[in-house]
Amino acid sequence: MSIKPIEYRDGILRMIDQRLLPTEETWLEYTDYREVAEAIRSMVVRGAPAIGVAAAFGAAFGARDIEAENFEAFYPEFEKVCALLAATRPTAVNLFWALDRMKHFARANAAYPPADLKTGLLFEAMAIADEDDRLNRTMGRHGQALIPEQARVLTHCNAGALATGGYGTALGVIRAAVAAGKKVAVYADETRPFLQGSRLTAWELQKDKIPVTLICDNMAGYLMSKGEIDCVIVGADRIAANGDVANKIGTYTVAVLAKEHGLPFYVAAPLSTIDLSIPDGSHIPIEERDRREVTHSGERQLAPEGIEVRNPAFDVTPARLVTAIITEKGVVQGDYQSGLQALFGKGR
Ligand SMILES: CSC[C@H]1O[C@H](OP(=O)(O)O)[C@H](O)[C@@H]1O
Repeated sequence: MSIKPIEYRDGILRMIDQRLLPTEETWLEYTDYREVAEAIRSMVVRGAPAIGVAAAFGAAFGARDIEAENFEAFYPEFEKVCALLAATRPTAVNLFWALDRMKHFARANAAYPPADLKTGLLFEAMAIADEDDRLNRTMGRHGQALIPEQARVLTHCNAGALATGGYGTALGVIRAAVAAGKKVAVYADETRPFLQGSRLTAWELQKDKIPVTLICDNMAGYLMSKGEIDCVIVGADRIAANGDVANKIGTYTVAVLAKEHGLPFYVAAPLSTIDLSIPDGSHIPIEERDRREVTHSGERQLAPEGIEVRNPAFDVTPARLVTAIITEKGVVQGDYQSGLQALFGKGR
């Protein structure tokens, strides 16, 4: 199945409203960069690679609307467009990677008239979207080699088609393992408070007819203790140079449980999620989201008025708890510092 959550055609960006899944499949249309920014901020579109793709198209839309006779007049305005998109969510480095790539493209083609540059920026956004899908399929092939012939795989949050250009990172590895003929059953953490697992992962895998069992986040340890899980695979929002991994809140808890039970804990992420500019996970900004995500389920209030709330949307799993990092350039294990660095030497 691998649904494409983002589609561009004839000047219009269409994104499925992931806030309404699984009960409503509603597609929203965008033509303005400020609207795309709000879609990222409000999680109409979410998932590190998908956020990068959306931001790239947002930047292209913003560029289209800049009135400038030359590059000197164009580029400062384009930087403002990218800054507004960059301010939407702080943790997923793919957002900044995509915007940096769009700004690099503009500078590298400064000699072209603004009208031609704007067209080129749109094509660059389309290239980022197409590459993401291809990279994830390659990543899936690398990662599936780690999955046993028969495997009960726990995953957290949604690192699937909905979080990417259409195939998935963690779920891309699972799709590739199934395609390789392996017997894979997935246990999906519901992933409170935004419920990406119950609303998105369960929906995706059910559509793909991949066996999936939904569990509450607090059930993972029990199932591991009963020997019902063989391995864990998750996505990532930012990986530091030493292999520390920022991912959806609750991932660190699952990693500790996996270690306790001697289970492999795999992370699947493209090179655009690896941030070699930061030495370790302590430098990764962690987004704190609206308290209402915790105190309410839709309109239903789940907690007393005025209660104190914390809502960090991500946590950091230290590299020592990560068995392997799966990328489109191969699998890194053990010495992440040099292993991750070496990936970039292989070119994109
Ligand atoms: C393939 S990256 C998916 C990654 O993004 C999710 O965060 P959010 O839903 O808040 O954008 C989560 O951390 C997933 O692992």
